[in-house]
Amino acid sequence: MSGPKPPRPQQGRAAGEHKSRARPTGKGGGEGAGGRPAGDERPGLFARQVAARLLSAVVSSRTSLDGLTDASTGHPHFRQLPPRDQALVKAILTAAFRFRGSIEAEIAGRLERPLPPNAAALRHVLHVGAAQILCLDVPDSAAVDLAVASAAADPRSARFAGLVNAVLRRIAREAGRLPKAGADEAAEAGEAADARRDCPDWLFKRLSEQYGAARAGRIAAAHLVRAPVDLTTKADAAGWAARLGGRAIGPRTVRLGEVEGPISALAGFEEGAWWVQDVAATLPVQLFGDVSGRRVADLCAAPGGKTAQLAAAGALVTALEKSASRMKRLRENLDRLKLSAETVAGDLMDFAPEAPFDAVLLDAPCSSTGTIRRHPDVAYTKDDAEIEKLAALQLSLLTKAAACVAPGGCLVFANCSIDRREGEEVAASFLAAREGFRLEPVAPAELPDFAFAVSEEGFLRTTPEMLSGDSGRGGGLDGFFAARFRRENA
Ligand SMILES: C[S@@+](CC[C@H](N)C(=O)[O-])C[C@H]1O[C@@H](n2cnc3c(N)ncnc32)[C@H](O)[C@@H]1O
Repeated sequence: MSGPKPPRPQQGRAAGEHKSRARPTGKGGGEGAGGRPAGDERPGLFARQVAARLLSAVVSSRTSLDGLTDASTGHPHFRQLPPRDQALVKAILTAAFRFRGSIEAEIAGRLERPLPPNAAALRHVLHVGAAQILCLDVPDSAAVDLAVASAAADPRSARFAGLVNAVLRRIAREAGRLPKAGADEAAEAGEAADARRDCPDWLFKRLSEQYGAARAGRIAAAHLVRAPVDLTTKADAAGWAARLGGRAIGPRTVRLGEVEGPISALAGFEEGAWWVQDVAATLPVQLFGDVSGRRVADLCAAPGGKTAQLAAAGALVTALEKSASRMKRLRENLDRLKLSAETVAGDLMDFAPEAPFDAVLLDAPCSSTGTIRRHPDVAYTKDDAEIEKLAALQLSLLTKAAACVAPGGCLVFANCSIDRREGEEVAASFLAAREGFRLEPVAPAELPDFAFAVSEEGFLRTTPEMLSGDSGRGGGLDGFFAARFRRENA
């Protein structure tokens, strides 16, 4: 990174810089009453401390950021924050993971000697501070001062408060902003030199082996581009696109640019006219063709994007989900959308339907590496071993799902991983082991807007650099895989 730092608009007061909190009473170990950090209570400090703590939980315990920041089941410190600070913490951590390699390089370049391996707490404080300086519209002075205060309040890093001050001030003075202008175009052109730095080695190695180095570079570059908001409409995508100021993609999707404020405030939310779903995630259900009046099982269903698609298309849907909290969300989503499905809370491995289904969808749990644009922490919570485990689980679930398909019926296996081990290889293992099913290849003409995503074998395979650069600000699509099988007639 080089060149002078360009000017940018700054808020008069940083998000999260507001006064409100009572001083915690606990002492020692940097913890206050209720486990909250003790000491300095200046506005915005607790939010930065929570950000550093969550960053630590993702990196050292491989906990997903989504789980840690869930409004009802997330980390207790996160849930203590007011909504504005919660949004700030999410923005800091999204930037910190999306640009983790670049941020590390900026910090390392300003240290006289590398940080010792046991300086994890200090490293997290530096990353949280640098992410604000390099990526967010938080005033540099606030980012630096609050990082210094975070370091000073923690016995593990207190003696390095001066170092935090010096390093972050230099970054604020010298470094260029992230992302670099035109990141979306860079993804399209494969100008991925910096992107390589922000892609962990394990992931880049797998991508290079599976897609070749050039495409791996384009995928890594696409990971640095913020994903747009895609809505799936029940009907009239063109009309909703006009009304919401977006554009229609495919038969049902509206792609929006910048969304100010909560999604729930947009026209059509209350009346249940649409739901949020990446356009790539809408493709597996389209592989069933006309489902009107057919009995369809959605076997890993929550939060229900594909259940909603099937129900909106007139299918008689049975939605199965193992997680009680996620099933609750699915039911709430269907209620809002005024769509109906039979919902079954339970484990697929124990599922014993009274009669087999005309069509079965298995949208299996996976590494989610196709969603790194939206969830950049995924690149740091997954690894080779986890992918192997997930692939084995997917094959078991697929074998069980196959038993729910009626003779002559259709089975679609899908997931949002870009790793072939969880996609093409699971499909091949299934076909090799399970008699009575054949691959029913997808024909490009079936998905006219996405013919480029149909592989030679007839699988659906999207990766995030596809469609990049096609919308003003952040195009692309999530990585997805789907295979369609047909059960032979008995
Ligand atoms: C990729 S998500 C499904 C997304 C969903 N199809 C949609 O479009 O909104 C996978 C889901 O499978 C659920 N799940 C995982 N293992 C399961 C099992 N053995 N039985 C039933 N559901 C399971 C997870 O709780 C998770 O909600």
